[in-house]
Amino acid sequence: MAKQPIITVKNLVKKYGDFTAVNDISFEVYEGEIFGLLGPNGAGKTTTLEIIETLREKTSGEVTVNGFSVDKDEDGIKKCIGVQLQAAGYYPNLNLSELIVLFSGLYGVDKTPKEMLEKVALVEKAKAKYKDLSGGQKQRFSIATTLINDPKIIFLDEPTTGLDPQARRNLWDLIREIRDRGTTVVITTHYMDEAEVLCDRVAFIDGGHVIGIDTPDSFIDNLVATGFERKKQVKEANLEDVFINMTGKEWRPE
Ligand SMILES: Nc1ncnc2c1ncn2[C@@H]1O[C@H](COP(=O)(O)OP(=O)(O)OP(=O)(O)O)[C@@H](O)[C@H]1O
Repeated sequence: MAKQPIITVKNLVKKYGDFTAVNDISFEVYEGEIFGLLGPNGAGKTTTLEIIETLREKTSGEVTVNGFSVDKDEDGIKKCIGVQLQAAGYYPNLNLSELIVLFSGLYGVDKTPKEMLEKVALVEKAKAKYKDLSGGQKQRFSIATTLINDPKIIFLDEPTTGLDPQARRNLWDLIREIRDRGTTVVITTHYMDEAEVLCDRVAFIDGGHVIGIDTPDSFIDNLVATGFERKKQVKEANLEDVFINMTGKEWRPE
């Protein structure tokens, strides 16, 4: 079956004063995939993401999300996407259950804390405050909040930054489960290992330009076909494998 674009970005430009942060970017995200925006710090990933989420004004270009244009139907877009809040949005005196009730009310949906916390394996933390969670738990809770309005697309901006290897792998599994249940996932990262195992397709962004879009496998195969070889013989395992092997890959009660 032909892949259906659910997000279309065409000739997107964003200027901050004289500085062009996003310089004529075009790409499509297909329904049901995990799409990665990859690039170094300052490449323009967050700016691009926030324009698609209708959180930032673009300078020019066209952006369509689930058939809605960012110029004409911000509300239509807001209803079908899930966005992570900044940590400051999690009122410090409320526990996770109370936060889910609050967000459900804001979205006008009827979700129980149990059903949302179950999706991210945090039921046992229902009475905990956000600030008392570990880094991995904070990310999982934040992902739960993106799912409250049953969005068609969720946006995750560097979701695994600062997490330990178990928590990262655990979050990758969670993101794949969300994709497998039919939600499109757009993620930014500068971890190439993460993009390689997690993303169905990736776009490399550098200096405000898209410099390539493909599946991780195709990118690697095409590079190898040019005769590229890694300088050093790669070992069969790396230090992270050693660590995971010694400590186990189950999540810890964090
Ligand atoms: N509000 C702003 N005003 C001026 N310049 C900005 C603003 N927001 C971002 N920039 C600049 O635009 C460029 C792109 O920033 P952006 O945050 O989109 O990059 P990024 O790829 O997400 O980087 P990172 O990985 O560090 O988050 C950077 O040079 C940044 O300094």
